[in-house]
Amino acid sequence: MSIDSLTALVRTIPDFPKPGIQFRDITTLLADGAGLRELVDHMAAIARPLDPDLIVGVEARGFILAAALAHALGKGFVPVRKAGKLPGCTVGIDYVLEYGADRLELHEGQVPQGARVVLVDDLIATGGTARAAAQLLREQGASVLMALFAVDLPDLGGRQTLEEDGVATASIMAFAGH
Ligand SMILES: O=P(O)(O)OC[C@H]1O[C@H](OP(=O)(O)OP(=O)(O)O)[C@H](O)[C@@H]1O
Ligand SMILES: Nc1ncnc2[nH]cnc12
Repeated sequence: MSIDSLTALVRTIPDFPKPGIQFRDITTLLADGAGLRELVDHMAAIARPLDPDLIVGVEARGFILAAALAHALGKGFVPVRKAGKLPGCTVGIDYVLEYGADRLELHEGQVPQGARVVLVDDLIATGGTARAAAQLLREQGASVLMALFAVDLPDLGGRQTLEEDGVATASIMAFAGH
């Protein structure tokens, strides 16, 4: 399956969750068995040579692809969650989103000092979420080998911001506009 065919499986819903946002909905791709496999295969081909210790995924949509990737590579999966969801002792960071503000948390000690991690999310828009997650991981002493996304919205500049922070990035698909 070509990247164009994969991209065609992503549905665009205008004005969700608020006017002016073109919501790139990956649930249509996830529901397609061949598409899901192809997407995870592409992500695995990028992440495998980096030989990460752990795959870290961001709530909620990031969990789906991060867990699939971790399984494909035979590595562990660690969740970064929105505030108040993790039951154990947490470390956290506040961040700003394209349409709101939030806080990300990680179970203390779950990403060991010196761990080599690949950070995964379904989509990068402004990059606020991924930047915050990468900063949180670095504060734990982890090395963020790459931030890997299924979808990039390049016009919002998120990947560029991450790269300026010294975080390598990759994405499988890209959509122009918001
Ligand atoms: O690059 P940014 O501007 O930070 O936006 C990207 C983030 O926004 C979406 O998550 P959202 O916070 O909507 O949460 P969800 O995955 O729980 O739906 C998406 O899954 C990314 O995590
Ligand atoms: N345009 C968009 N589509 C889907 N998820 C998003 N998260 C932030 N911006 C988004």
